[in-house]
Amino acid sequence: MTESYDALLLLSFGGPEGPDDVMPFLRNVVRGRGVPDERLATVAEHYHHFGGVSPINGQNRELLAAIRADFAANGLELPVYWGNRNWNPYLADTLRQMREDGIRRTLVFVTSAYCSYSSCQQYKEDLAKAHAEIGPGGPETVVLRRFFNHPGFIEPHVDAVRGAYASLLPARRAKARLVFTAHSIPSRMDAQAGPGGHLYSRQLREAARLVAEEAAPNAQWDLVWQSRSGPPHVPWLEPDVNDHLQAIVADGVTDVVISPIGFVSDHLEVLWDLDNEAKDTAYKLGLGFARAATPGVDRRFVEMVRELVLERTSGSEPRALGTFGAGPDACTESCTVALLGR
Ligand SMILES: CC1=C(CCC(=O)O)c2cc3nc(cc4[nH]c(cc5[nH]c(cc1n2)c(C)c5CCC(=O)O)c(CCC(=O)O)c4C)C(CCC(=O)O)=C3C
Ligand SMILES: [Fe+2]
Repeated sequence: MTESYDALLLLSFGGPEGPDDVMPFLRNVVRGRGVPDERLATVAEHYHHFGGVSPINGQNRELLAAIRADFAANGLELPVYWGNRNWNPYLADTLRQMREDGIRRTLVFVTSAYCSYSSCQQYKEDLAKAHAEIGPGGPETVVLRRFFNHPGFIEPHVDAVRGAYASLLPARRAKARLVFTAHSIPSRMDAQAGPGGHLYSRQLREAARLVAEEAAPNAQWDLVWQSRSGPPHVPWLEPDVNDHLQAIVADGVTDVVISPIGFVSDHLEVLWDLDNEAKDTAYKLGLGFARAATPGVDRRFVEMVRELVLERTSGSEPRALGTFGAGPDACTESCTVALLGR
């Protein structure tokens, strides 16, 4: 089956680009979500630590440039646009621009590999809201499939884990524990993710397994969570990475490799919650620590975007590693129910 599109839209989270942007950005993120002010103040400090500038926009600009270059080098004549959920360039402004440029139908690459309300369904709602905001005539938007088990996502993580192992003291490498981390979400959101539920944590475990088996087949590995938000009485996925580091030290582990398998690039959660907080925890525990890189603009990750487009436009064979198969185009309607009762 082939379909015809006249653009690709890179859809991402967005982040502040200076100190004055931080609070308005955070209010955009948590609108109507019951995140306590205390938590916001803490996260604002994390951003201020980096001059109020999130790394995410720069990373998306690089990704945008890399995708354009890759398309051009491979004769794919498709203009590439960029819009965000929470900050400039806002999705609605991008859709308006696309309408002005005469774009009728666009594919959408969301910078998030897994199924859950926050990482998939909410982006679809953002598209619907942006369309409602700009009125009729905007481009029809079709979201590309989840890519957590695509070789273009897994292979860069594999190399990164190998690289992180290589940075540990040679005598201690063999026994280092491999710890994968992903953004925690409310347990209820995970329970309601995808057909059958828990698709977010199941996809993460599958991606972690694929990376572990390839990069460190003899290592013991765990999947844990980071960057918890929300009110304290609401259960989120656990254990937290910092608690987990304590637990493995009590178990006699001397070194850890942390792979942020839940992330496509070095977001603030990676730079602050891992390179700062978790690293600090490891230091205090006397634990050797190495953080593996994220895909960023790895050539294979960029080529994956082109592959996902070609699956739709040329009917080329979808690629996927492991047992889950090439995912559904989106997580299906069932992630919508996570909206209720959060
Ligand atoms: C699953 C998931 C991803 C991965 C998928 C994806 O990549 O999309 C993700 C990504 C990101 N989350 C980000 C930032 C924030 N997330 C927050 C809050 C929340 N995240 C949640 C989940 C996720 N978030 C949830 C359930 C909340 C609670 C509020 C709500 O239900 O919406 C808050 C509010 C303050 C706080 O409490 O932390 C901030 C500032 C940034 C930008 C970082 C940068 O600037 O580099 C990125 C890429
Ligand atoms: Fe988040």
